[in-house]
Amino acid sequence: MTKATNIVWHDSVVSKQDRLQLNGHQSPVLWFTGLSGSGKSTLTVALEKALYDQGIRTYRLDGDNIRHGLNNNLGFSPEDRKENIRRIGEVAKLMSDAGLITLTAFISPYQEDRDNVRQLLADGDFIEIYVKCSLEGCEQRDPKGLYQKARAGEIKGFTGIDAPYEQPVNPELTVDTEENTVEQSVANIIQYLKTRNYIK
Ligand SMILES: Nc1ncnc2c1ncn2[C@@H]1O[C@H](COP(=O)(O)OS(=O)(=O)O)[C@@H](OP(=O)(O)O)[C@H]1O
Ligand SMILES: Nc1ncnc2c1ncn2[C@@H]1O[C@H](COP(=O)(O)OP(=O)(O)O)[C@@H](O)[C@H]1O
Repeated sequence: MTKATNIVWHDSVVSKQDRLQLNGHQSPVLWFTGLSGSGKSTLTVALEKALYDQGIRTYRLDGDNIRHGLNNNLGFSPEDRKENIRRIGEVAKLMSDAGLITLTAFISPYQEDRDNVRQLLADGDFIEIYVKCSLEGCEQRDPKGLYQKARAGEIKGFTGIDAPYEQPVNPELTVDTEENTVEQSVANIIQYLKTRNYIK
């Protein structure tokens, strides 16, 4: 990919701080990572509704959805997953700069790729949330029947089966979806955001 040249950066008059002041809350990126079926989409949908009900401005980015549009030219090779996360990191940065609490639900299996997104954002604006669920638990759930297909060899390079997942080394939060209900996980995350003054 060639780097763009002869481009300059144009500052706006309205700053990120102005937008945060207007919204009355911070705009961290809540980066949910975990196996397929661990609960990323379920938790981010529930959390977004709970935050909305508190008058907080959010946006949710989901692997399944984004791969129908922005990233519809990417597959699941290590290189394509890296590019998928790189692009979403840049989009999440724009949304955070816009003053939105941005919830991302991507397997994002490689620690290096998640760390690269962390480096893109201001200190404290990247909150890595490990959605923990055993492979057995995910396979029992198998909400889209993909584990069954992967086990049957119909899908190659499926995360957890014949493609790696690197558990987060030092996530800000871990939510175990085999031990906690959706409501408990959402409450824990909101409590985290309140105690660190991301939200009131
Ligand atoms: N080979 C393979 N491996 C893993 N997942 C696969 C694969 N093929 C399709 N799917 C479906 O794609 C969803 C994961 O997309 P992501 O963008 O989150 O993956 S990644 O972050 O680029 O690894 C994932 O959705 P979730 O179940 O919501 O995680 C799967 O349903
Ligand atoms: N405590 C829990 N937290 C989140 N999801 C749960 C929980 N218990 C069961 N589930 C189920 O697990 C599945 C998770 O699927 P999904 O949210 O699509 O995961 P992912 O986005 O990580 O692939 C859903 O069918 C959900 O109803």
